[in-house]
Amino acid sequence: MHEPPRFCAEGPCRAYRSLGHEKAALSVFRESNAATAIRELQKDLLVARCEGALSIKDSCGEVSILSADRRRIYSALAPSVNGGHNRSGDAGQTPESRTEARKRLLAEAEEEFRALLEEPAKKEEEADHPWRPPSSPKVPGSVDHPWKPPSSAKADHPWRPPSSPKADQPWRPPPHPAAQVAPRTPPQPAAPHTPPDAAPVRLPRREASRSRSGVASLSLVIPGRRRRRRDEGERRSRSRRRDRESRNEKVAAPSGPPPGAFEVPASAPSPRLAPQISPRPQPAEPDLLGALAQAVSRAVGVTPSQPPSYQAQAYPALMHGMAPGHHVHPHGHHGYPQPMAYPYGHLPQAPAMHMMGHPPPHHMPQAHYPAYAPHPHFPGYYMPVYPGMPGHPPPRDRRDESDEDRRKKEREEPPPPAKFDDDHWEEPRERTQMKLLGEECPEEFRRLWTYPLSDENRRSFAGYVQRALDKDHCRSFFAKIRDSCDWKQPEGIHGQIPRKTCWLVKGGCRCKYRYGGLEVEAQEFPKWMHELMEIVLKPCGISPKDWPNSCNLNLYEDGGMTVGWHSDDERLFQGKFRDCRIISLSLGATRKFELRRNWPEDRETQLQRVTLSSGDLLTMEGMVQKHFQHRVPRENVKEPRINLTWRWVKRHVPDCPAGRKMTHASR
Ligand SMILES: O=C(O)CCC(=O)C(=O)O
Ligand SMILES: [Fe+2]
Repeated sequence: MHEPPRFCAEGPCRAYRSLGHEKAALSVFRESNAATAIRELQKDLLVARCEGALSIKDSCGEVSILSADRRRIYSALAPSVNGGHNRSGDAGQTPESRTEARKRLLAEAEEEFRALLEEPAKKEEEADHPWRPPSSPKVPGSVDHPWKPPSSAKADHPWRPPSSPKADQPWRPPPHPAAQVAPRTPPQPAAPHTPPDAAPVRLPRREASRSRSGVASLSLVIPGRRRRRRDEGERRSRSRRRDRESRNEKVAAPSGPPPGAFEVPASAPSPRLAPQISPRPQPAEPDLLGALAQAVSRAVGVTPSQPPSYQAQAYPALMHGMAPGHHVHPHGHHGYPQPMAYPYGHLPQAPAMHMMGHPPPHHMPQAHYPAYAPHPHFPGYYMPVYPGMPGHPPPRDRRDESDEDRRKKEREEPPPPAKFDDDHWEEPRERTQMKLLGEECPEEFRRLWTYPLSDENRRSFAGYVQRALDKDHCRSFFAKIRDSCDWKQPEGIHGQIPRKTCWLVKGGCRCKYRYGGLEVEAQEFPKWMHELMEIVLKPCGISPKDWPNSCNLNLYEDGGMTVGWHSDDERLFQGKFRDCRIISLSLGATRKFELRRNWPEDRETQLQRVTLSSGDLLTMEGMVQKHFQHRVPRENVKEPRINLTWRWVKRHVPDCPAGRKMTHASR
């Protein structure tokens, strides 16, 4: 039997290189402590300056380190699953438990790939703002919190949801206390948040949460964008060189295990990171590979009009305007190198690609991010597709979908995110020090506040102040806003949106508001905005220096105009990753506003309904944008309504001057 070369001493980076691509770190491990293995690998990948790495541990106890380079995610995934399929780790499992395990692995992989594209790169933020002190206070609940060790014992008592008002009875505000506006007192400083201790290598909490589940472990490393750009040229040329070398190697490739495949005898104590690769990958199992391919495609946002084939003939037409069947040039195309020779002989891609079918729609909310689509000519490679390019899928937003689309998407709901611990979706408020506006506001306004939604478990809250603006002001501001705003009714992916809209920002900001495939140009705050904020933000206890820097306005001309289920989870506001405040004021007609949980648990009420009348204030605070969706449904109402939602842009688009000027405090 072929004795595979051993690898112990030189460190795993060496192994990646010997596999032909230091960034395509494909290795399969049999490790007693997978979490440790992953952490070690993460460090090594960081040291090796790999761009990002994903690792998956499946329930059979195998860990696959997948390509750091997303173009190779697919080809890395397939053989790792394929290779792991027939190994001894599997032997004790019944076909059912294996199927179950794979299903879970699939779900986990899908979630993680999606999250990879959605999660803000912490390192990127740091690289872009090198002046930022490392010990800076952070918004509580941000992703930057260090990983907490999982609680080992499974909770014996399943979490019971907090009691909430009945779903079908709209929540009614309590009797309105005479709301005179008292003299303003300076707002209380927010409770200081203790920054986490600096760890030598920070791993996102995600990794831990996966390990916690004991099913699949994934982790990622995303370095700074700048460094990435700087290294790009260098990397390309290295990769081309390697490609050439590996092509030459392939000609003489033996049928045994590839160079760089390592076997650790089952009885021998496992070296710290002893990768081993199935010496002879078995033929692909089409259903599993197909499903995985679909998960990956879904995660990277591929929405092909027809299933791409091994020859990838569907894509030239889509992306380069070539006819299907166009001949692929043997030496690559537009600077994309030929795919690296696959060192293990058989490349089990074709069946998986055929099984891919039509991947479900794309889930990436940041419309300005590239999506990744299979490269037109190189199976297994992905290429970025930027907005405006053919093949770029619209981001996920339900605001303006038809009922049929909505039903379809509902069937394809993404799996829930990892919980903070067994009992909590999010880190509890007592620990994060998060304060609600209704708690933080000056004493004299506190009695005005009620919280129709208070989900401590999800750290999600909706606050309400009845008639924060009196009738006369409501009338005058309604007329002023209706007549002076440059209202747009842009075309979304489903045609013209069923309302008029306007996106106003503080001077100096040029961030467009992009959602649901549409884009609204920024207009500077008009004069009336300051007058209005002065009045309305008083009960919130927000002083002018901390005022929101943006406001989205909607004009519903009658009850037929609506906004569909959505969350305001755009990258600008970071509402999926940290506590986020949105303050909304209603003017004109009374309309219903509904909130629903994304992942309701047993006995949890799905719907929370609030009736909003002219002058009412509604807030969404904490992690509402991650765990809830909201909408203004169609109603039999003749009068128009204007709604203003104030928000804080936390992450300006790269070319926005306001982003560069952002002070530490405003983050
Ligand atoms: O009109 C409303 O009350 C809600 C508006 C909204 O959700 C939005 O602008 O994102
Ligand atoms: Fe919204």
